[in-house]
Amino acid sequence: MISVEEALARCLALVAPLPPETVPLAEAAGRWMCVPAVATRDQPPFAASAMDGYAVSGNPAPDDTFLVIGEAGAGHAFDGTVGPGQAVRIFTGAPLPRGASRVIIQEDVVREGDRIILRKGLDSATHIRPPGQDFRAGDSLSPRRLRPNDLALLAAMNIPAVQARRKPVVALIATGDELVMPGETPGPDQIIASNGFALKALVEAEGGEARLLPIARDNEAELLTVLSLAEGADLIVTIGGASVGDHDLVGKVAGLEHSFWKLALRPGKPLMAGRLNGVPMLGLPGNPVSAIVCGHLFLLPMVRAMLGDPSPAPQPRKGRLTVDLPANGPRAHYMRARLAPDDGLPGIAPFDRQDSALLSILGQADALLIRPVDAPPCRAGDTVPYLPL
Ligand SMILES: Nc1nc2c(c(=O)[nH]1)N[C@H]1C(S)=C(S)[C@@H](COP(=O)(O)OP(=O)(O)OC[C@H]3O[C@@H](n4cnc5c(N)ncnc54)[C@H](O)[C@@H]3O)O[C@H]1N2
Ligand code: MOO
Repeated sequence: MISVEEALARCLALVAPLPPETVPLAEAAGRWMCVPAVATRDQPPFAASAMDGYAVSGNPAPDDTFLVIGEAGAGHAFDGTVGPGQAVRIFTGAPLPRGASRVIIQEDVVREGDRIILRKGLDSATHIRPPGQDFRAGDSLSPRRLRPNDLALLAAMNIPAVQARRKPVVALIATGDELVMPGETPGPDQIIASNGFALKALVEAEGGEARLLPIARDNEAELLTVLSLAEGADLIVTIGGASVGDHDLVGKVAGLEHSFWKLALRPGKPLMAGRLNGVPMLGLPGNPVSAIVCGHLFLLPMVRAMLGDPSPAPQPRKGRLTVDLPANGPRAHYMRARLAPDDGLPGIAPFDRQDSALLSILGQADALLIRPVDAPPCRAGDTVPYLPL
């Protein structure tokens, strides 16, 4: 059996960044911008007032008096020059009038008709934002997954649309005679298909587009029919039917070229990956926790790689074990665990029950505690790697 690291490398070798498309800014949140965005203007484009007050020239002192000769507002420059003894009423964001060297905030001024007198103790700040203080024409924003804050910066740069990787379309196919959809009435030997819902949400939260296809029954004809509905997908993901049972048909389906089948992982041993008629394919195990853990470990990195993420692999963090653990066996164990915040490293403890059918435990978990292959026993207080969930 290959290692988790080898399996991930082979999964990533099946996919490549998708071509870019033009995305309007209003639809670009969460998209992967793949070409640097370059500002075409300075921000602010002119020296601007940072406060509401009076623009004056020189270096005024308390009790100085000025004649107010006009007004400057945001979007409305004062068309003149401020000379000695003169002031222009000015508001936040307005262009600084020619000749002005400072803005006196209105709290530091007594206004009497068209005159102002400066109060004692006035502050010494200029309250002027110089041109290009935020960014200059030619400054660029590097490729990244766009967060809301990035969108405001791009808008300020006067960039109405970005080049972003097309969203990968992921077809999700649950397999099994025992499955019905939530809300349906299961027969006495049936259960509800659950895994696809978590996987769909994971893919979408990562920026992909997930299509939950109809459940494929355990016969080759029906599996092929449902697989044909995945046409146009960038990645086909099957759930279940990956193991060695007589009804586990996914690995034998016509057109599948295996990259690997089985890896030294718990949960998730029967995971397979390859190409189905040329399309990247991931065959997840059916046990709910196995399917979802493999979703985190392999499906999401593949989605990220198609979106152009240069570091698509999961990034383990460090926690402080709060219980003793026995030695691990020949499969890397990704244990469902709970984190406890601390001043330093968070505390981490695995749940006692680690059966890969237990969605109720997965629901309480906020981390996967990573126990490497053949890891020796560890003690409470040891530093251990984990992945947040
Ligand atoms: N003799 C062996 N038996 C098994 C082995 C093995 O090595 N030798 N591996 C076990 C491991 S590990 C896993 S994991 C499972 C995976 O098997 P499959 O991928 O073939 O999954 P199924 O048999 O189809 O289903 C397993 C389990 O999960 C339920 N299931 C399936 N799909 C869904 C779904 N969409 N939503 C909710 N639950 C689902 C299914 O009803 C079964 O209970 O094989 C072990 N066996
Ligand atoms: O290792 Mo299987 O993946 O759940 O139990």
